[in-house]
Formats: sequence, C-alpha cells, structure tokens
Amino acid sequence: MSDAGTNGVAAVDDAAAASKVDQKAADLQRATEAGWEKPIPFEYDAAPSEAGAVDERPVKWLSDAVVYEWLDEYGEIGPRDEELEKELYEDPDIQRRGGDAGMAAYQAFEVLVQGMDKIHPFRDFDEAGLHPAILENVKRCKYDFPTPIQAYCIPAVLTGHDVIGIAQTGSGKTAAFLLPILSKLMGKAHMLSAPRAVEGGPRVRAEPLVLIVCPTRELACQIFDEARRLCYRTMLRPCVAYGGAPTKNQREQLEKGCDILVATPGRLMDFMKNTNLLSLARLKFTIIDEADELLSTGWEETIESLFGAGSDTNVDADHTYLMFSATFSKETRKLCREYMEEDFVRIKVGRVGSTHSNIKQSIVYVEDSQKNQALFDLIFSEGPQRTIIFVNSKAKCDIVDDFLYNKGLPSTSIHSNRTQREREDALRSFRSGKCPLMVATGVSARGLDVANVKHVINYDLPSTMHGGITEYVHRIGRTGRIGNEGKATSFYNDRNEDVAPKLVKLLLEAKQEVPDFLEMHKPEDPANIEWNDGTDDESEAGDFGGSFGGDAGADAAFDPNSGFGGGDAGADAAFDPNAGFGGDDTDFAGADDGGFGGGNDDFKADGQDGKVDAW
Ligand SMILES: Nc1ncnc2c1ncn2[C@@H]1O[C@H](COP(=O)(O)OP(=O)(O)OP(=O)(O)O)[C@@H](O)[C@H]1O
Repeated sequence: MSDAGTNGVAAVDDAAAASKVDQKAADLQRATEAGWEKPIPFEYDAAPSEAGAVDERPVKWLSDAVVYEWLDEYGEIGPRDEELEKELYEDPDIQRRGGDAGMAAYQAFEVLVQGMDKIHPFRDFDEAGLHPAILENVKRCKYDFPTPIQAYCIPAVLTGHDVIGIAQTGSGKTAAFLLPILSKLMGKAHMLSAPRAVEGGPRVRAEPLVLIVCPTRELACQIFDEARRLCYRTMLRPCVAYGGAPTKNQREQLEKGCDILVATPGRLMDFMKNTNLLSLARLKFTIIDEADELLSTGWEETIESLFGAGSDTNVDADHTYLMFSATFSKETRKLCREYMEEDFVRIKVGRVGSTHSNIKQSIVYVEDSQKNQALFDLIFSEGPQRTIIFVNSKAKCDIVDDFLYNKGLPSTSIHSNRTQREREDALRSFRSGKCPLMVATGVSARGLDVANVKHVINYDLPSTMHGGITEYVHRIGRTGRIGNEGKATSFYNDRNEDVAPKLVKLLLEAKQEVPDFLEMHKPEDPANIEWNDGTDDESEAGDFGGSFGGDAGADAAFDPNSGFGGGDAGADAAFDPNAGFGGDDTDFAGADDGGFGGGNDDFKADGQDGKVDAW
C-alpha cells in the first residue's frame, strides 16, 4: 500500500477513535443527567495479573466480620456492645420489611403442614417461646411479626421435629430455622457450648453444635451475618467457612471456638479432613439451605461424604435435620427422606415454586441481537435504581458489564470465574449502592438478599439447561423480598420456547399479564392450572408426600375460616389408617415402600394443615 493509502487508513482510524471518545462522553453525560452515579473503574492494575499470584492488597473478608466476644464470667447474657450493635442492626444497607400490604401478600398462600404431630403456629414473637436473649435480638432486627414459614417452623423445631420447609423467596426462611435452634441451645448453652479458646491460651478444635450447609459462598456469608445478629450477647459463637477466601483467616476463627458453623460443601470437606481443626461429633442440628440445589445431581456425593460413613458426624437420634428451599423437585424430596426422622414435619407455604404478587413480572419480546439496546433503553426508562441483570454465561456476564460501563453506567458483575475477592468487592459495591447495576450469572440467583433491589432483568431467560423455571423463580426472588415491591423484566424470543409453557403458568398463577406472543402457551383452563412437574404432585409411590395421601385430601380438609392450625379436625376426620392421610385413596401409595405407610398402625392420625390468617 502507498504512503497515501496508509495515511488514509490512519486518518479513518483516528476519526473512528475520536467519534468513540465523543460517544462515550455523550453517554456518560446522558447517564449522569439521568441521575446515575459515575461508573467506578475496576482497579485491574492493583490486582495481581498472574494466575495464582497472591493479592497483597489489604482486605476484610466477609468471614472476618466481628462476632460478639463472650467471656466466661458473663452469666447467661453478656453486656451490651454498642459499637457492634450499630454494625449489626443499624447498617443502612440492611434489608427491612415492606409495608403491611406487601407483607400481606404472603398471607394469600395456604400453609400446608404435614406430619404425625400437630404444630401450633404463633402470631407474635412474644408468644413463640423463644429464649429472652434471642427474642431481644429479634426485636433489635426489627422483626415485628413472623412470616408464615416462621410461624410454623419455629414451633416445629422447638418441639423437636425434623423439618422440610418450603416457602417463597425472601420469606424469612433463614430466621425460621436459626431462631428455634438458637433458642433451644440457649437453655443448655453452658452445658453444651463448644470448647472456647481464651485470650492468649491454646487454640481449640471447633466442635460445632449446628451446621448449616448452603451452595454458594455469598449465601454462606449472608447466613453467617444473620447468625451474628441473632447470637448477639449470647455465648453461641458463629463462624463461616467458604471457598475462594484464604483458609488461614477462617481456620483462625474456628480455632477460637465455634458453636454454629455456616459452610459451603467444598471448604467444609477440606476442613473436615483436618480432625484437629474440626469435628462434627457434637452436632445437634444440620440444616441444608437451598436443599434442592444441594441434594441435586452433582452434590449428592459431597453430601453423602459429609453425613455418611467415614465422617465423624453425630448420627444419633438427637440430631435434628432441617431442609429448606423455595423450590423442591420430586427427586430431591426422596433424597431428603433418607436423612429425616419418621416424625418429620413438612411445611409448605403455597405451591412449591410459586412466586408472590409483590413481584411485578413482565416478559418482553427481544431478539438476541437487540438485547443490548433493549437493556439500555429499559434501564434508562426506569431511572436509577438497584437492578440485577441475569445472563446465562460468564462470558456474556463480562460483555454486558463492559457494555453498561462503556455507556457511562455504574455497573459491576459477579460470576464463578472471578476471584473470591472480586466477588466480595462486586457485592459490596452493589450492596452499598456504589454500583447499583450488577450483572450476574446463576451463581447469585439463590439466596442473595440485598436491600432495595427494585428490578431484576433476565437479559437471558434461564433455559432448561440453565435451571429453567426453577432458576427463574430464584432469580426474580432477588427483588420483592420480605414484603417489599419489585419488578422483574425478562427478554424472551423463540429460543426460549422450552420454558414458555411453565413461564405462562407461573404468570397466570401470580395474576400477571401474559403477553400476546405467549398466548399459545396458555393452558386450556387457565383458572385450573395443573402443574404436573413433580414439584407439587405428591401422588407417586415412593414419594413421602404420596405416603401422606397427597395435597388434594389435605387441602380439601383446610378451612380458611378456622385460622391458625384450622382444618386439622377435618384432616383427622379424613384419615383412614388403611388408606393414608388425607383420605384420597387413589393418591395414596407407599404403605409398603418404607415411607409413611397408610397401613402402618404406628402412624398417628394427628397430622394437620392450616393457614396463617394474620400478621
Ligand atoms: N419476620 C421478619 N420480619 C422482617 N424481616 C424479616 C423477618 N424475617 C426475616 N426477615 C428479613 O427478610 C430478608 C429475607 O430473609 P431470608 O434471606 O431468610 O429469605 P429466604 O426465604 O431464605 O429467601 P430465599 O429463598 O431467596 O433464600 C432478610 O433480610 C431477613 O433479615
């Protein structure tokens, strides 16, 4: 090429670069005028660039968060620590419940309680029979009244039952299991509590009484935070163990003593190998949060090695197992049963996998090639607000984050290829509002509890391969939590047809608008939606729900006017020891399969179903 030619190309390049800079400045100005904070560049230079290199920058890992330091001379309740109180209960970024109207949305759901013993729900935390120290902490958290899952789960655990708890996203499942456990332990704290290291003394082996296992690191830290709040001024000491962060810090915390251990499976298994560091021989409670994820394919082996032969886990009858999730597949329920005592209680708020009306769901038709523009327009039409944008791949996560950043928007992103430090940094900036836009893969779909998330955008709808409708429920559940209102917008195109029928049913069930382009997926009788997806169908042999006789019988016995626990009279009447619980013979199966048997004389007909009728 001649010089003239080369110069010509260079001139075009310069012009293109200049126009890009102009465009960027214009975008930034537009975003600033719309009220968005300036984007914060990620400090790539400060982070080590080589794989495996140690990041020397000072960092406060979430596992290092301060817990109440107990001294032996305290009686049953330690003195106040005002500094810690501020951190635990007054942080402006703590999630607060929505108004009474928002909270009432959960009330629209029937609560189905199945089990041999009757559970008496409570209406007011003052009547829940909680230990005074724990009740004080409930008040400090500003939990004015229980959510339905709490109203039933707390008494079930206090009366010594194993529990499977299924309730909508953001309905307070964490406190539903922590509160009764901590309360029970408080009565015996002095007798039971784990060995504790004294200042300057030798380190101890962690021998927790409570183990909470959950699938993601961020969720583990969040549960740890809730435990820090609820254990305040007590001798119960929570710790957290999760992958990605240095083991040293977490080990040091465990060596100070640990009563409540929150952990992700991988790091837990690593620590369990070091028997001088951790023993599960004294465990009294095991909780599997997001149980359907943890008990699903891919995790069974890990869970098996935690509780099966080879581990030192206490498997005596005094060990209580609790499993929680917002969604539960039939296969998962079968696995759950392996760990549960026969008199376990199953508490189900609404249909398994249902969503509540506090989340306004919309589906918009957008071709893949138009998604960036559609996202940009949507974000601008809404104005500045905390928003999570879900995509289906890590690469897409980076691309969409870059796109928003280059458009002058304060975005961050999180996915599993990021270092743990980057993940914690991203979440911190999102929580604090520095970066109110967060692009995420499914890694953040479950459990994440960030205050004021007003909008969830499914840039990609989760295809069946990416968890399908179950993942959709968890994703949109990042907004509209604990009685707050939120919006969920999903980009849909023909590639998403695999999830369309269930998506439409979900929209109809939650009384949301079904767009024209999804009309053809409407069920024949929209007023009577049949799910047939294994999440709620209790009728098959071998499934413990089936052994109870199925929802049909139990729901039929439910009397919405009888209030708390109402309907058990009906349930009792419907019970036939030879036919199973609930009175629907055709639904009953399992007398001979080792489940709760209809023909089993030991099976007491004292199950119940009821409804929380007031907040
Ligand atoms: N009774 C209550 N009143 C007010 N706020 C509450 C109450 N119980 C729990 N919360 C708060 O509600 C938020 C959601 O609770 P949590 O994370 O336990 O929900 P979840 O049901 O586990 O949701 P997910 O299924 O998405 O994991 C938390 O910030 C928690 O502190």
